[in-house]
Amino acid sequence: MHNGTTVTQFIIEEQRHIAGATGDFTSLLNDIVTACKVISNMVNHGALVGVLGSAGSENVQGETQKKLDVLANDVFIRSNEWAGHLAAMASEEMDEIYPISKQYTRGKYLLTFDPLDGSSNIDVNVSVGTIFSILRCPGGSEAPTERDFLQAGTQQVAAGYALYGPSSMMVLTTGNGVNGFTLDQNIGEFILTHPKMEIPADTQEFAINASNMRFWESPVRRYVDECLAGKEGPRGKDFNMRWIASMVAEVHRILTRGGVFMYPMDAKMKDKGQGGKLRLLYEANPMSFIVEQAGGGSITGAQRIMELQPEQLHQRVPVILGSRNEVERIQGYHLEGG
Ligand SMILES: O=P(O)(O)OC[C@H]1O[C@](O)(COP(=O)(O)O)[C@@H](O)[C@@H]1O
Ligand SMILES: [Mg+2]
Ligand SMILES: [Mg+2]
Repeated sequence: MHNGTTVTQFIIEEQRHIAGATGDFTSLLNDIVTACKVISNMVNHGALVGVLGSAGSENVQGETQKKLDVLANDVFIRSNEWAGHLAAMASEEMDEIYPISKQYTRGKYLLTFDPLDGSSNIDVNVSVGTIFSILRCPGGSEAPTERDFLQAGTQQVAAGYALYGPSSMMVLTTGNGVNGFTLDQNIGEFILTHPKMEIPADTQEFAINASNMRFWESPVRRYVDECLAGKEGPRGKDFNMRWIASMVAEVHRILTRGGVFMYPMDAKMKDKGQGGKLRLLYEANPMSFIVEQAGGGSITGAQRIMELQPEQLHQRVPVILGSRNEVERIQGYHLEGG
């Protein structure tokens, strides 16, 4: 592919090699790309267009919604509901699934998304993003149900994220490797700048919210202690630490230079009967698909995330992902019991 390839041209070229491809998928991705461009523009203008601050409402997870959570959700709905490729959508910011209204044609795909990831960073101008995943609608498009969305990560047709940082980027997989595109604000197109992204198998950088340390389970505690022990410790090398509190930005750093990101299960969540912090359908599964396609690993602790059978729409799971050898080490600690 020559430089200057737009994300749409890239997908069209990819689809050319798929027997029976109808163009539906390409057009759906195009609508998602448009939604991310609109959100990128809103994020970039921030206070200038009054999109900072709280929306004064709560989502199904009991989190206070930011104005941009709600606005980005609306942009995704409006951009994707009319073109006839979707049967229904599901989002972090909507309690129930959103079946495409009968005034439009319903299509064969399902779209799950986190319209604004890293919400706690919006008002402090730190990178945020959007995460999405595309599935086929098993029950047909006539009467989509929540059950149609409860598919293992291995069933994803495509997954991606947009990162609204110093530059806006889109990173995408359709199961054929991972490619990154940068938004050229002048022409309003995402251009291929990071072809065939791959995660180094080894790393000396980990990311975890250390303020939860006293609640961690022993395998994670052991792993972080060994990293912090550095050269003098059992790992025989020094580790660096990062925590941006935007999953999209952490995963992008890992795709770019390696690393391991952890939002593990802990005692505090267990006491609350919570399965983790991050959501399986629109955070953990799409990011796991991307990370695995880039040669990395993604686990809950002992289990591969992509093989989990979802039970609820907003189900939360522990997430440990990144450089393969590091993730395998942490999985080993969990299988040993810490
Ligand atoms: O506030 P904490 O505990 O550091 O958690 C940060 C994590 O929560 C999230 O912000 C959750 O996502 P949302 O912002 O979409 O709710 C992740 O992006 C991030 O990794
Ligand atoms: Mg999120
Ligand atoms: Mg969010």
